[in-house]
Amino acid sequence: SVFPKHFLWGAATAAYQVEGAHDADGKGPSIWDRFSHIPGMTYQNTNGDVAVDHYHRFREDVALMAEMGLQSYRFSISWPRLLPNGRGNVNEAGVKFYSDLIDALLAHNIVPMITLYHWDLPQALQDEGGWEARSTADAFEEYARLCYARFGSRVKLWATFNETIVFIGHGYITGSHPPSVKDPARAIQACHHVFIAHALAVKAFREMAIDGDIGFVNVLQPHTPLTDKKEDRAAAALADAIHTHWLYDPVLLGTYPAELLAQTQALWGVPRFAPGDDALLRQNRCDFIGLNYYRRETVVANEEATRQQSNNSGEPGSGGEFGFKGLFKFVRNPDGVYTDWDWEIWPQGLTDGIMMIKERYGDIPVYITENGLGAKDPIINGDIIDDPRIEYLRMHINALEKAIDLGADVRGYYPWSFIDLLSWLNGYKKQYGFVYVDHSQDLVRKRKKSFFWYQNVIASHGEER
Ligand SMILES: C[C@@]1(C(=O)O)OC[C@H]2O[C@@H](O)[C@H](O)[C@@H](O)[C@H]2O1
Repeated sequence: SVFPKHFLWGAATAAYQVEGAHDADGKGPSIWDRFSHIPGMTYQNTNGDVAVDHYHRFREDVALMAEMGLQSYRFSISWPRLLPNGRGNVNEAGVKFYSDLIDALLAHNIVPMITLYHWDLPQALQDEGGWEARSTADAFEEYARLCYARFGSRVKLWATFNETIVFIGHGYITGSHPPSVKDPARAIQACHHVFIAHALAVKAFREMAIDGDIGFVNVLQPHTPLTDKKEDRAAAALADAIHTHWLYDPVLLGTYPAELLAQTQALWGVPRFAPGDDALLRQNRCDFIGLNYYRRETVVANEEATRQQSNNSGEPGSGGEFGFKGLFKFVRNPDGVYTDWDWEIWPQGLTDGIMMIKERYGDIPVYITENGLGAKDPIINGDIIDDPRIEYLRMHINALEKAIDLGADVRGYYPWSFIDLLSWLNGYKKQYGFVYVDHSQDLVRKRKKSFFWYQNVIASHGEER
């Protein structure tokens, strides 16, 4: 097969969605601990207090990974579990949890990939302004240095942030994630501080001479115009500029896309740069890019809003994604196949998306750090027969093979998710895992049909799928 010899067959999770133990052994609260307890914010007020209790059951879970033959495991570290106040005193019990997890993975020849930030900011830092405060970027550097010092001799694959567009977009534009702000100008400044935090963490990684690679994880979301009309094609290009170029250029090129930057600064005077920010971004590029692929979006122009935008007073909230929502909107593709959560299944978008990244950023190494089907899995005679997930993953492995055939340097594939876990706003009904968790039976784990299917994909190095 075309999969390179050292290609990693992995799987992914995130701390808040699997660990539970939300206040155990000295852990401090995160913004998701706080937010998920506000009535009405999540589906049926579900939260990660217990999640699937990975904090206490990680040895059992790692044994299941080993049984599957998993070659790599992507997980995130809960910042407030290590630094309950976001900075300063270290919670050694938290360090021990991750140290034991890493040792268990290594004992089974499973390569750890750490994500430093998967949305769970320490609440103490949010109380000081969160990502809108420049000081949070400095706190992130302190946190990253602690992780490098404690885990850097054993972990070689590091990503700073997961899906900045999601935690900034929902945190500061739609308001559906914490801190529930709806203001594009504040979103852009907060996003700038995330890029600075990333650059500071990359700089620290180099200064500490950690033996490994460090990258950034973004949503890979191709946009297709509904029609060939000029305005629809322009709308799709704008969606690409905002969803892709704005999020990727600063960490892969070290600069913002010039045209859009001119617009955001004319409209709202953001991002405001501090002296040295330019150089900081340019001098601390990623070793790889992590791509999270689920779906594509079909785009049309939004005429009336375009007119309104042209005499826009720049009032915050005048649009969605970075204030330009008025200029385009996402619509259903009449010929599309959709999941139960309305995401269009489009494997070709993975091939095209990877090649678009290669086209714009050159031969940057790529990991597919998330890809999976969120579904309510069928249970037949007590067995979880998740054929739709097997079919979804098979099609995307085929699409990945095409990109590698076309010369893309793809080094690993991490289906989301290893185990059924908390879906931020959808509770536990939206399942992604190879392993089922029975919430009616003390969170007992059960292997799904896809567990055995992926076990064979790994054993055959992708030949059988
Ligand atoms: C919103 C939701 C979900 O739980 O359904 O989408 C699927 C998957 O996407 C990723 O963006 C996130 O890293 C991960 O936490 C999951 O989050």
